[in-house]
Amino acid sequence: MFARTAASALRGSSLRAMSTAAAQRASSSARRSAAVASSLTAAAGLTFYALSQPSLELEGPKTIAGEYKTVTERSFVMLKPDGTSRQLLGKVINRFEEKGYKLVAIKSLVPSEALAKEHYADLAGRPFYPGLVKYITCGVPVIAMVFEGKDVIRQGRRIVGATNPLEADPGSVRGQYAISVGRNLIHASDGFDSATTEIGLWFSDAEIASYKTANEEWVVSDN
Ligand SMILES: Nc1ncnc2c1ncn2[C@@H]1O[C@H](COP(=O)(O)OP(=O)(O)OP(=O)(O)O)[C@@H](O)[C@H]1O
Repeated sequence: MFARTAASALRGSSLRAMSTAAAQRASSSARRSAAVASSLTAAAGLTFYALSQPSLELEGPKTIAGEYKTVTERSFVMLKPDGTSRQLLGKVINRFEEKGYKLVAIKSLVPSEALAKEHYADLAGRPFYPGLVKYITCGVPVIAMVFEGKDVIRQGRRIVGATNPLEADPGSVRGQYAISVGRNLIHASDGFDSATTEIGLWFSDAEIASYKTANEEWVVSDN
C-alpha cells in the first residue's frame, strides 16, 4: 500500500513539472518519493525472502522447567508413597540416570492436603480424587524430584509408563513393578506447561541445582 502511494506520488509530480521552479520542486519531491519507493520495495523483498525461507526453530520460553526441547528441559518426577514404602527409589533414579538424565533437585516430604489437592487439581471432579489425596498424604513420604535433559518430559513419561499398569510397557516402571492404577508408584509431568506448574509448586528456584555431569557431552552430542 505504501509502495503504491509513493509510486503514484512519483507519477503526479512528473505531470506537475511545468515551470523551472515547479520542475525543481517536482524533481526533488520525485527523488524523495523514489527513495521511499525503493526502500519500501527493498523491505517488501526482504519480507518475501523471509516468508519464503523454511521456518527457523525459534527459542521457546524459559521457565522453571527450563527451555522445552533443549538440554535444559526439566520434568517433575515423584515417587508416590507406595514406591517409597516398597523401597523402589534407587531403581527409579537409576532408570533416569542410565538414560542420561540429570537429577537437579530431590526432597522427601509428607505433602500437606493442600499441596496434594493443588497438584491433582485437574482431577478434582473425578470419583477417585478423595482417595487419591488421602493416599498421597497418608504419612509415608513421597520423593519429589526434578530431572533435566533433552526431551526429559516425553522420555520421562515413557520411563514411567501408562497410567494403568495393565497398559504400561513391560519395560516401564509401572509396567514392571505395578498392578493397580491406584498404586501406580510414580508420577512424571505430561507436558511443558504441567512441568512448569508442578516444579514451581514443589520447588523454589534455590532448591534446583545447576551443574554439568562428567559424561554430558557423550550423552547429548549430535556430533
Ligand atoms: N480410575 C482410577 N482409580 C484410582 N486412581 C486413579 C484412577 N485414575 C487415575 N488414578 C490415580 O490418579 C493419578 C493421576 O491420574 P492421571 O489421569 O493424571 O494419570 P497420570 O498422569 O498417568 O498419573 P500421574 O499424574 O500420577 O503421573 C494416577 O497416577 C493414579 O494414581
